Amino acid sequence: MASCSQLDAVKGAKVLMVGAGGIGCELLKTLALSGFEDIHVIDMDTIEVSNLNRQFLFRQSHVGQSKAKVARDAVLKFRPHINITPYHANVKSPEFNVEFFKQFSVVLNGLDNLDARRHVNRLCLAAEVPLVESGTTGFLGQVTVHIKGKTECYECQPKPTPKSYPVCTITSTPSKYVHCVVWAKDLLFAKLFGDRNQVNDLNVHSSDDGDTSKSTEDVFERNQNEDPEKYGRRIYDHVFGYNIELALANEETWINRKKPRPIYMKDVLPIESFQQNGKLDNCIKEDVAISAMQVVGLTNPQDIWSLAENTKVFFEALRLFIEKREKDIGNLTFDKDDQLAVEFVTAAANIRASSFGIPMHSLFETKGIAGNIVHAVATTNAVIAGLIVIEAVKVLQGDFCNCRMTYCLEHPSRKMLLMPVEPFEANKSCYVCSEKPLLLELNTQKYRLRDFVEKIVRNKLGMNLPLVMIGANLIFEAGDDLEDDVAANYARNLEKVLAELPTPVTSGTVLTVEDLQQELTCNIVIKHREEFDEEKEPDEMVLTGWNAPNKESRFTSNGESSTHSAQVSERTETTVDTDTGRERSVITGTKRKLSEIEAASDNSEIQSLKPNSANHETPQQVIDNDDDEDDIVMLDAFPEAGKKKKVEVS
Ligand SMILES: Nc1ncnc2c1ncn2[C@@H]1O[C@H](COP(=O)(O)OP(=O)(O)OP(=O)(O)O)[C@@H](O)[C@H]1O
Ligand SMILES: [Zn+2]
Repeated sequence: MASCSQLDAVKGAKVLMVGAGGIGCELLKTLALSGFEDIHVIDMDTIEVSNLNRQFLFRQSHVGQSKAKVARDAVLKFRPHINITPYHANVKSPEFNVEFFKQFSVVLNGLDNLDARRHVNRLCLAAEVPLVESGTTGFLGQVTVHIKGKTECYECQPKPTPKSYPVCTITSTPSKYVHCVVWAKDLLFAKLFGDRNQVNDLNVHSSDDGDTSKSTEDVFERNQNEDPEKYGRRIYDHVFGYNIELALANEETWINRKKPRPIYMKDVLPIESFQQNGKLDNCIKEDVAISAMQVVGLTNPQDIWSLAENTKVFFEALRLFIEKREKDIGNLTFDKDDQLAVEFVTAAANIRASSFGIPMHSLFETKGIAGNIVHAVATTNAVIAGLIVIEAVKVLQGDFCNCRMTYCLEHPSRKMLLMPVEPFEANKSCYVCSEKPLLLELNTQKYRLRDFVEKIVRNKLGMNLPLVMIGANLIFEAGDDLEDDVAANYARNLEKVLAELPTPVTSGTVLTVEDLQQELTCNIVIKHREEFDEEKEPDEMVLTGWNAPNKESRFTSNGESSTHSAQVSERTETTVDTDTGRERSVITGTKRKLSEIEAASDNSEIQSLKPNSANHETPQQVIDNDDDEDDIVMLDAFPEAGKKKKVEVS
């Protein structure tokens, strides 16, 4: 039962919800039923069929409509007297500036990506509005509270880089199914259907490989009018047969490893049986999604196909791309919602797995691995939405010392499913909420301003509308409304290396980058360096100065995840699931008794979340007592993923 002061705080509040997806639908409903009367909702998406199983405010008839608007209408049906203002827009749009954020008492995030979260964090800091951040991944989830001057900001903890594998593991010595999926998706699929100009490590030659790179490249080119069947055989035999034989020739590689087996199509599907494989035109109706599985008569995506079935699917998928989607070839990147792409990748990954003696997997499982999908659990979203509202009410009452970051664990640990933890203090070297400068080592004679703006300012620092200054000289500014001569001047600067800019950058120069929308300014001290380690520093630059906070800090662990994308802090240990290759992290916070937390949270709603008070384990102990991988947070990749040289899971 809510107290009068809680009800007053709720009634008088104006809240902004960002994201009306899995968490957002639950959150809007819970806010409305908890007495909130002025709610603004931003979501840039329209409703898809795949949302309907858990985003319960939406129905089949809403598919294609704005999530924010439909969510509003659905909630007004049972709370007609409240105000809900929907925005079908990207939260990064300039209209949502600091002034816009300032009108709210609290901001509640139900987002699914790092980029938007970082942006909202910065606007909340600039507008001095508390932020309640959330995320779920399957059964796991958490809610964290970020209040300027009181707790850490969302970006005080470094976010993990995506999992990457050594190129040679993917190209030559896979030992897990995920390696085969990465090979099929990032190398073979990309080579056959993606941008031809992209660097691709598909062909790794053994030392005695007499093939010239020219002739190797030609293998993947389809000759003019070449029969798709002949082309398919050629590709199949090259990548699963010939390339494996080449790899076997390098005997040293296999001294301590199981040797792979070359697979040629004729051994799996004799030509006669292959030709009886059904005629494409008889099997595909124009109005049905193009599917190779369908052509070969496979119906259950959860079945594990035999080598022969995978071979048929591989071949049919390739043929369908050529015959039905020729215009896409050369522009495709893997998309987990592209059925034919998933079928091709599943078949190719399985054939490679079979060659290397690795257990094969179903299409359903492969789709999950390739698309880094963790299936959403509606109940987790509902629990997390409830916790967001609990924290929001505390924030609105000014009851900051009782705010908690709460982790939803996969299985109850000693009867505790939810683990409340005190928020951390701000990281004194966070470039977002402190003024600490960053240090950037690069070759000023080689590094272009364009790379600095794109790779460092936008990608690494997450700025949306940046400007770059050297002292008082403006050398670049983003925006559509620039005068022609100014825009031309910036365009010229972008192509110059840093040392040749009108104000040359040398060792010791301080570059100031600023985002006017986010009201974030950051100083970057440049250190000129000639050499970089190709393996360890493939980006040819090192950005430092943003240190993780001291582990002895008063506060304990933090993890961050999203619906479908989780990240962890420095206080979590990251491991990789041996089957799926997805990263997981285990919370390993500074030890602190739960009783301490309990004492601090007397008379607060957190009482209902408290573990059995007889237990005085630290969060660390609670986790250690679990006998398997229960308490994990799964990680997803980030937009930066594709930019690295190493092959990565994304
Ligand atoms: N920059 C952004 N601006 C506005 N809304 C955003 C932004 N980024 C993400 N969102 C919204 O956040 C919501 C996140 O919800 P959720 O994680 O359930 O994803 P989904 O897209 O609905 O589901 P799925 O990813 O499983 O298809 C989405 O509705 C998405 O449109
Ligand atoms: Zn910070």
